[in-house]
Amino acid sequence: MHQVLFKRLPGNEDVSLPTRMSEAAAGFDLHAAVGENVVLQPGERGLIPAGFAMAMPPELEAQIRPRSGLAYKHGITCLNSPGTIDADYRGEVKVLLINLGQEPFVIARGERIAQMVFQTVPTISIQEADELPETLRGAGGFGHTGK
Ligand SMILES: O=c1ccn([C@H]2C[C@H](O)[C@@H](COP(=O)(O)OP(=O)(O)OP(=O)(O)O)O2)c(=O)[nH]1
Ligand SMILES: [Mg+2]
Repeated sequence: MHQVLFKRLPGNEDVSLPTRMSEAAAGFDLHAAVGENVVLQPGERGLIPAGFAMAMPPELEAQIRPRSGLAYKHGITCLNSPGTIDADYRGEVKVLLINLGQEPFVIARGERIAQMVFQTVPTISIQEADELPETLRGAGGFGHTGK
């Protein structure tokens, strides 16, 4: 079990903290902490505040991912998907949305706009090397095995 702290930011007492919509949901839905309605025109992007800051142990990261319903029905997705929340970030969590649909999309206060999924981060030690271990694949990539 990993403990994660959510701190509601001032003025957002009425906005829900990240919410799991079913018992075993992987994602915690994020709610828009916008004042007035925000309208994203087709092709427009917007940085939408989620109304809280968080702290999690260093072995975790949080990913901000689109909601499939908004993507399918309205073309709303996260431009930087998946967004990365670093364990040492203490600012407000924000969601970078883009409207890839054909119609303006209205975001109302409290609406669920994206979801946050937690992942463990492996401990990595970096070492520079002159040679790398050989493999069968070698430098082949970008479709070199065929379609
Ligand atoms: O969708 C996102 C992505 C990032 N962040 C916050 C948390 C994250 O820890 C920080 C930095 O994000 P990232 O490393 O993706 O952005 P950067 O452009 O590399 O900024 P920095 O130089 O601050 O790391 O911004 C969000 O609130 N939402
Ligand atoms: Mg960064």
